[in-house]
Amino acid sequence: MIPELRVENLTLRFGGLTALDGVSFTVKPGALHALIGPNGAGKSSCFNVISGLYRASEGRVLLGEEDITGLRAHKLARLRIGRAFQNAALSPGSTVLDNVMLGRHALTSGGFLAAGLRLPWAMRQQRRHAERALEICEFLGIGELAHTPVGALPYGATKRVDIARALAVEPVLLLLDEPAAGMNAGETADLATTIEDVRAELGISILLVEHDMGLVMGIADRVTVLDFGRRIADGTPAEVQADPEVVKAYLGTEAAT
Ligand SMILES: Nc1ncnc2c1ncn2[C@@H]1O[C@H](COP(=O)(O)OP(=O)(O)OP(=O)(O)O)[C@@H](O)[C@H]1O
Repeated sequence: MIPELRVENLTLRFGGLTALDGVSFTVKPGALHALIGPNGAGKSSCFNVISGLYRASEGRVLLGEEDITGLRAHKLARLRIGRAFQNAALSPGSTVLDNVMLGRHALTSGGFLAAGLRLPWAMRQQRRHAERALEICEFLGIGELAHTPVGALPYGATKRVDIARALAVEPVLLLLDEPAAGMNAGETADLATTIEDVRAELGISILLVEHDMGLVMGIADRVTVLDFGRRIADGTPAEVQADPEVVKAYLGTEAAT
């Protein structure tokens, strides 16, 4: 069963600056939920609190009944939360497949030491994981690149490797932080289709943090909008787009840039 993600009253302060100010929203099971907002709105801060990188000053994050506030990466992976970061920390000298396999650590019993010792059961398990990792790569359209070093890939493909690595934990919840950042219009459109495919195929919940309103409006079921660390709107894409405060927040930044 896919649990819901509840973000309750999150506040995050950096010294005198309040990056998040009592933010709450719920990602329903199986929903494609977008968190958007202009530059500096607090999207990445919120992503980083949910994914355990930042410690919230107040508030909590629940996955189903489980309090996951501040949990470290390996615990989140065991709870089947997959995360893809804005600046993917991939290992450039390793192949695509090896990078995706790293995402499967959480699912490996006995660890990679046993595999290193070439114990038969560990070798079998390793083979099964590699097969699944390759399937995930194929699903994301990077199957043919599986044995290519990540450092040799074009930018758009590295983003896909990071998403593949997040999917390697067999997540119930996938967290994507600005996956389209730095992409051109064609790559962004392809990525939108891929995200929709992931949701349709796996039936998991996806929290998509994104600056680009255009990208999320076509694919999200629900949208939460932040501005200056506060939640200013939460609703369907149509509701949010028609919200005067949202229009003002976006136009305000565009006028300022
Ligand atoms: N590690 C940090 N230390 C101090 N201030 C920070 C830190 N991270 C973010 N901030 C500040 O918190 C506020 C929210 O930033 P955040 O990066 O979360 O916004 P964002 O909505 O993700 O913006 P963008 O679309 O530009 O990535 C900003 O004023 C930012 O300068």
